[in-house]
Amino acid sequence: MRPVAVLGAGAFGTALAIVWARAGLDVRLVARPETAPLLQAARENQRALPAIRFPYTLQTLSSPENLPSDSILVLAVPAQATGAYLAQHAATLPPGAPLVLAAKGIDLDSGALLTDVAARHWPDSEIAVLSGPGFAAELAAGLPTALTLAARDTGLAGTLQTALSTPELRLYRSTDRIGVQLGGALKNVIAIACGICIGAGLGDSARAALMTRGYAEMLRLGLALGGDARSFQGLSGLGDLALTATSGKSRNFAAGLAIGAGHQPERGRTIEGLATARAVVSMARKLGLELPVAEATVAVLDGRLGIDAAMEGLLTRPLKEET
Ligand SMILES: NC(=O)c1ccc[n+]([C@@H]2O[C@H](COP(=O)([O-])OP(=O)(O)OC[C@H]3O[C@@H](n4cnc5c(N)ncnc54)[C@H](O)[C@@H]3O)[C@@H](O)[C@H]2O)c1
Ligand SMILES: O=P(O)(O)OC[C@H](O)CO
Repeated sequence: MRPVAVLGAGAFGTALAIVWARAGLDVRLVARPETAPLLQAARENQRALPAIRFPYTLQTLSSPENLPSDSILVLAVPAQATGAYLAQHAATLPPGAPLVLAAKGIDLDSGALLTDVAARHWPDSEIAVLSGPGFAAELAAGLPTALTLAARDTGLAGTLQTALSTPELRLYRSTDRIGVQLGGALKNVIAIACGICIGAGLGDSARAALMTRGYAEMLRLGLALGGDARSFQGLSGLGDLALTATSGKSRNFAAGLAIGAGHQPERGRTIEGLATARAVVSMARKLGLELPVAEATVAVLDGRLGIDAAMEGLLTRPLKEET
């Protein structure tokens, strides 16, 4: 049994660490230096997952130094912090350890996929992606969840799938890192759009239209960047879109709801789609792709367009074949 080190003790990192420790894995949860003592004292993450006790075997650490050399590393900080985390800590991580990225997003500064951001700092090891529909609170509560684990090498994908699957967390494997990570990143943008639609009172039918046309945009961009259409049909694409664009438990959907109702999104929450939407639009422009739902979402977020005008713009585009 290989030890697992979860780097980042927010909601998702903590939930994964709890699930894996409960299943009997040897797990270290690496938090910020100021947070680790609080987690250790309370034996729960009171901020992110209140009232969910840590299994007694779960170790909490304040630094990723001195992790076991055969560790599987799982990075669970927000997408925009991926590069900074690795820039700061890569030198202290066990050389050669596989790194699984759990964040969902596209780097706003560089427009790069997170696997490419990570590879700059972690060039000599395999980088895998964990994505799919799963709320941290549900995972931590022991509810059943299925996600996708993608690595370029099918052998490694299988090794990680076996190592990290538990009775409650079923992992499917894939070799399509591009499609799997893009599904997770792009669904957040469409979830914000769907939230805005519901928040503004435009109705469930309009939301279904946005989800479907948004899915077509996910596929369009994903295929242009080298993803496999089957990934978008799977858990990390359609699966996560279905969850995130319909559930008030999603921070992206909830942010959209607030904006649609004329309020600010709740401050201090990790709302990945806000940065990813902007990254996606600039990426699509460079590639010459039309992504009208994503474009309209960014225009609303930037205050360049009102919600009614954005919807009218989408509805009055030239009539076309459904593709
Ligand atoms: N919460 C979920 O249900 C869920 C599910 C699946 C995937 N994800 C993805 O996981 C990622 C993290 O989300 P989350 O819900 O855990 O967010 P969160 O806001 O709960 O936690 C983020 C954590 O990262 C830490 N962090 C940020 N920058 C850091 C740095 N430079 N060094 C050390 N720690 C740093 C923060 O202190 C915080 O503990 C996101 O990309 C999200 O899309 C979340
Ligand atoms: O709360 P959200 O919107 O970040 O969604 C969490 C997960 O990505 C759902 O799979």
